[in-house]
Amino acid sequence: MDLQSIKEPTFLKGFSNKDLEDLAKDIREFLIENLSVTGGHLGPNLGVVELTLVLHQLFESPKDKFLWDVGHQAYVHKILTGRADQFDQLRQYKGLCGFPKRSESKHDVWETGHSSTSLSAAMGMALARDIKGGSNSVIPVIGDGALTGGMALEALNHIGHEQTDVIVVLNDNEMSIAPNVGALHSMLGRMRTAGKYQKAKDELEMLIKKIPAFGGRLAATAERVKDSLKYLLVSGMFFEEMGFTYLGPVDGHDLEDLKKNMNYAKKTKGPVLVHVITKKGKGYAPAENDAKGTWHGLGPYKIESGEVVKKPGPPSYSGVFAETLKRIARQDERIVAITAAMPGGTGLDKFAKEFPDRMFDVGIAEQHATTMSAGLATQGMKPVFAVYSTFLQRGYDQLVHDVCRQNLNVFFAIDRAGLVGADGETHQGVFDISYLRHLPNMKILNPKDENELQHMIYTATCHDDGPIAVRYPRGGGYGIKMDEDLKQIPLGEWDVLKQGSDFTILTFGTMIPVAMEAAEELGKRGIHVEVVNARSIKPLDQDKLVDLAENQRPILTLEETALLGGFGSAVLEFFHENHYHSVVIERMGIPDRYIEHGSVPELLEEIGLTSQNVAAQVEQIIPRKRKRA
Ligand SMILES: Cc1ncc(C[n+]2csc(CCOP(=O)(O)OP(=O)(O)O)c2C)c(N)n1
Ligand SMILES: CC(=O)[C@@H](O)[C@H](O)COP(=O)(O)O
Ligand SMILES: [Mg+2]
Repeated sequence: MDLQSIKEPTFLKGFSNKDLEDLAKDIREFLIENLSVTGGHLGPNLGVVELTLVLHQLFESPKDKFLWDVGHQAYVHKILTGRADQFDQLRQYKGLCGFPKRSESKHDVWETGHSSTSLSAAMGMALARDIKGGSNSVIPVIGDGALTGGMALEALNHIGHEQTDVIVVLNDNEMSIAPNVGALHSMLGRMRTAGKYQKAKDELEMLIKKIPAFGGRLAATAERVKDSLKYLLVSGMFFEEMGFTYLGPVDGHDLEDLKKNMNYAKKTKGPVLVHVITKKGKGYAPAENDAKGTWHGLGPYKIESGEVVKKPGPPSYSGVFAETLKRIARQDERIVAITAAMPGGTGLDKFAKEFPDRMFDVGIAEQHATTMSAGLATQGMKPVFAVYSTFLQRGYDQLVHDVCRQNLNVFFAIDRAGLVGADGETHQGVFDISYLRHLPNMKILNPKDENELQHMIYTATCHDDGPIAVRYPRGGGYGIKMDEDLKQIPLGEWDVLKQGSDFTILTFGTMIPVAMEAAEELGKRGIHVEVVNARSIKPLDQDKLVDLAENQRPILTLEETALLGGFGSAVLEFFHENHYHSVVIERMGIPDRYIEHGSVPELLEEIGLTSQNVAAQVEQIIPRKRKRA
């Protein structure tokens, strides 16, 4: 079938199972072909082809509302809702978003990217429906990994309590990005193997109906038998106990089984949970046999061999973090590493190979990870929570209430700090300075390159005066020589990279090359610019700032982070609090809006964080300075 001819999913109503099987084949081929060029989340989407087809055949989107948890598995949904022709631009600048996007389609009723939000949003939509007297179905599709996220359990608890009509589809493929973890995962495993509780329950009810009732006694006995059958067949019927009708396990690649159970769910009053068993990567051997999570989300690959097209380059910041932490942990037994379901992305899978008893993957549970780290610190351990900047947002109150307020020695290794590119607005790591800087006791460091990173990691593990965060970007460093010996980087001390008597740029991390290039260009125009590596975000280098103010030096702060509450704000606050009201200072950074997907260079260009713009900004400021002089 020509997938690009699809405009709306209504065509599915007339499809037989054979038609659906043929279409599933076409969709898989389309995904494998297209993503071999663009990259993307291939494994999750290959696993939900039949499920998505059945949902769109049996229900009527957007009247019936599909919510895709995390949303990385919504490509099939996007194909069936008229967007196949945009897949050549998947996750590219101004192209198709890799997650549901309400501005893209009326069928994308809920935007995701961060895990475990679908059940709460679904409950909100269902309550609104009930208040307005509607009758549509609300169907969140949540993975077994996303179910380990605390807010999913909060929502289950509330939905079960209210007995609201919600059809939760649990897409259980036993994988998070890496193999899934946790007691819930083990319980689901028991459910997967427990066989057809539903079938047995139906047959028992049929039997009861056939025997003329001897008063209520038989029915009551039968009810007890049914309940004991329930416990017998499916250990811990967690969902039933939570007030849901549990249907499953359902073969998520068997159209008939899917249809039977989804139709049953449609007719069932109250909350229903359909436990669907799928295979992540289904239909493409390299992705099906993916034990590590390589095919969860990846760049371009060679279809025939399954070989991922690796761009040669310097070691990743995540790799330098992991290697340095291993080196330190060999000498320092206090070190315990924690990840929230991102062992591969953070590099902690490498740490765990050498220290299996000192690395904990808590599942998608950043709140728990943060407070567990605080608990570890109270006992003299040195917890290192490696977490993406954007995902640490989940642990904000735990940062405030448990870690910083008690001034506990937790080291936050903040990966993917700054723009991440293709994952777009839900994943840009641009808010962590704003959400950390105002917390008393928190310290924040940002290296200029991979060599300074290793020293900052060492500094953070030695720091024993409360919480400390070291933030570093996604991807590779510069391939520079790494110092043999590790040393501590003094907090509150900046590093002058380039002298200059006319102007000062205060910057850090990924913006340093941009500043240096601008300074070089300005030098040719007779403007001598000092470039400072402001690598200690908190505390600031107050001596340097006083010196700049006392000498009336015009300043530009430059950061790949949100301007509001960012590094530049900190410098402004310092001058204001110390009554330096005549300093000429401008800030450049991420403006007050969400930055969508695209390559990082394209996004920097769009925002104006380029050496040309920096030079132009400096030239605009200089005359103001002269006027004031
Ligand atoms: C709050 C949060 N933490 C971490 C992630 C990173 N992440 C993206 S997908 C994923 C695994 C999701 O597993 P599951 O829900 O089972 O979906 P599957 O990929 O198996 O279909 C994780 C941990 C995230 N998106 N959001
Ligand atoms: C969907 C999701 O949240 C993760 O798969 C994320 O896309 C991983 O990001 P990296 O590719 O930067 O590890
Ligand atoms: Mg999964």
